[in-house]
Amino acid sequence: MKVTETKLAGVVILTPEVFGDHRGFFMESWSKRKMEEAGLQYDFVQDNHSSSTIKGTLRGIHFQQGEWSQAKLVRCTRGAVLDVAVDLRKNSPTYTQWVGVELSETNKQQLLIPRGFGHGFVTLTDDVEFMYKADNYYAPQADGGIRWNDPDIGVDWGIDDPILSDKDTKNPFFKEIAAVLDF
Ligand SMILES: Cc1cn([C@H]2C[C@H](O)[C@@H](COP(=O)(O)OP(=O)(O)O[C@H]3O[C@@H](C)C(=O)[C@@H](O)[C@H]3O)O2)c(=O)[nH]c1=O
Repeated sequence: MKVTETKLAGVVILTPEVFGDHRGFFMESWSKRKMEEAGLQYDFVQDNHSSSTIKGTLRGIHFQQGEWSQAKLVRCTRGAVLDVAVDLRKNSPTYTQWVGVELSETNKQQLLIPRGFGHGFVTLTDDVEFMYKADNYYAPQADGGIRWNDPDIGVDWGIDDPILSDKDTKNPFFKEIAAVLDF
């Protein structure tokens, strides 16, 4: 497993070793031991799986607040996405900065996003399957979001009119909630 740093401390790209043969391929999609050998200590408790039918579907920018904050290990098992992490850690030198990484069934890369980040993705193909681990359980009362096209965050999604959930069309803008975010 190769670990590649990004400009946001703690956000890393994991590239697994893939064993291909005449049948297809095999890879370890998650190894607690290999992660720990790489200095990445996470205790994941929930696996999630979503499907997005149409290219240009955007889910984000999401987080869970406070004690319900979640680290996530995310991957795309069908199609391709642009996956985005936004640094919401108030004391971070990269506070409000974002990184975007293409994850696909072809590159098989995973993005590790620690607690204290907003997360979202836009699908680059039809029929996307997206799977991820989280180190804290879903807590609807702590569910939060930032408007996908927030001008103060400025994520370049590469698309102007994504397909969104009703909830994501109404997420607050960053400046409305920045003071009360407690990461
Ligand atoms: C996230 C989540 C949702 N749900 C339910 C709530 C709702 O009825 C339905 C769909 O939820 P959402 O619309 O929030 O799903 P979605 O927009 O896919 O939300 C996800 O987006 C990505 C970007 C993330 O980072 C995730 O943490 C999560 O926020 O699933 C759970 O039961 N458990 C969960 O962990």
